[in-house]
Amino acid sequence: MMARTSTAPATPVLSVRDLSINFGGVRAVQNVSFDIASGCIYSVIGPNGAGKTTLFNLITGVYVPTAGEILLDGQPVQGQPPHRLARRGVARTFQNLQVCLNMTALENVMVGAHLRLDRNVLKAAFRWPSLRRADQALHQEAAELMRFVGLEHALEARADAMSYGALKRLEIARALAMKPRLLFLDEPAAGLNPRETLEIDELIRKVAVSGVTVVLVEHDMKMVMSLSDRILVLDYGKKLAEGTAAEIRQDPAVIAAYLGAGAAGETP
Ligand SMILES: Nc1ncnc2c1ncn2[C@@H]1O[C@H](COP(=O)(O)OP(=O)(O)OP(=O)(O)O)[C@@H](O)[C@H]1O
Repeated sequence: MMARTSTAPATPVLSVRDLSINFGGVRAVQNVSFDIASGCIYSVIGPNGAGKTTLFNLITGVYVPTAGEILLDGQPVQGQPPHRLARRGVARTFQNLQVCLNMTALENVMVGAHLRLDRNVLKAAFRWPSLRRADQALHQEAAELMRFVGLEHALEARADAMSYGALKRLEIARALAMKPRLLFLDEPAAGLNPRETLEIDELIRKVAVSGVTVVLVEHDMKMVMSLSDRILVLDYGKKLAEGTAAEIRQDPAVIAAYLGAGAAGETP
């Protein structure tokens, strides 16, 4: 994990330069630039419609930018499709769960491991019968990841019988099975109760300590403020501010646009 000092390492794991995308007349992301240091927890916050998910979709290859650059370890990757970025160590979870509900929890994580090789969940799922027989090693690996996310008791549980909080952690285990260096989490605490939110908070810290750089979109400000090494604030697609939690909390423009007077530390 990155030493938590203010001295930036030489090459950021991710650099975004003047990134923009337009959807017809909507300028969803406009000239956004930032760097993410290896091993840190980096959060993206902002009001609804600010462009946070669109930014994730750009960086993970779902959208091709209208303009700008995305550099992974200094190499331009903008426009590359998600499966290629996945092979370069970029994994993500989604705002809406993308778990195969008719499989067991463990099988879902194993599908994640196969996504290292295959383009999408569907293709991996089709190859499933032969892969299942073939791969004891992946089985072990998936079981270890289930333990890592605190689901060791649910290896054989059917996904559709698991709680929402457990499924959120299962999705993180599946993303980790892709052995990412960068993990993008889109609203991991959305819909969770306070206990489940705390569990996700602890899990995100564990992921970062294991050396995976975490990029987070989250509306739970208490969680964002306590977890993040740095925070990017978007508003109407533009970068409003970027800095440590202490800096963001006191930024007048951020307070006016998003946090509200005296509100930093709570969910807006
Ligand atoms: N595929 C698309 N086509 C057209 N407009 C889009 C598309 N995706 C996003 N937008 C628009 O881009 C803007 C940014 O949306 P985005 O979902 O990225 O915001 P967000 O910050 O993630 O919001 P939320 O916090 O509600 O998830 C919005 O005005 C949205 O309507």
